[in-house]
Amino acid sequence: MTTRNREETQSILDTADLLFSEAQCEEALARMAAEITRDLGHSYPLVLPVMGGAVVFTGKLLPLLRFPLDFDYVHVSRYGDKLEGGNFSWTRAPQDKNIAGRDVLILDDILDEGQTMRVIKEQVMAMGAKSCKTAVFANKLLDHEKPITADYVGLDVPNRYVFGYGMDVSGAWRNLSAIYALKGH
Ligand SMILES: O=P(O)(O)OC[C@H]1O[C@H](OP(=O)(O)OP(=O)(O)O)[C@H](O)[C@@H]1O
Ligand SMILES: Nc1nc2[nH]cnc2c(=O)[nH]1
Repeated sequence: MTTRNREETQSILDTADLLFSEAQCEEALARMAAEITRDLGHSYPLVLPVMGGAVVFTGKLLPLLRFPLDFDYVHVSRYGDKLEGGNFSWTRAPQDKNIAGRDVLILDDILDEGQTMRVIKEQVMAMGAKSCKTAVFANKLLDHEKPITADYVGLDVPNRYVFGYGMDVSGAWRNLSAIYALKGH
């Protein structure tokens, strides 16, 4: 994690552009919860967030899913402290024994290039999942096609580096309840 002091971290937020307010995020979250409940509420899915970015989305979404489900997580990063993606660094891969025969719902904070979600969905299907749906709170609008499209999307965000609602700026500001774009990016 980059070492930055409190003032520098505060100034990242002070100079950023607010893209979606807390109220807009909560409205999007409620809509997603209704869509997921409509589609998966009668099955018994395994919910699989992608840590660490999915922490806020997951923590807010789960209590809105009022039907039986199981919970596990994967933990992978390909951005680290950088603003562009690189190699995958795995802390916890999908667990074979939990997945075979299950309807799986993968949760992530953002679908950017789509590489993270593509790889995890491929692994989940290769482990014998019955089905695999994907939900992302933010979908970054790119000018080219992605290798995967999410089944559930909260908000479309512009092609800038965004943070808040679980998304970090080199480790900081995951704790914001709104979504911002980094100045100059
Ligand atoms: O669509 P992609 O281009 O693959 O990018 C999306 C991924 O990037 C972020 O994770 P990151 O690697 O920053 O790790 P983090 O979850 O710890 O923030 C985010 O949480 C997604 O998992
Ligand atoms: N915080 C953050 N993480 C990302 N991972 C991929 N794209 C982004 C982004 O715009 N912001």
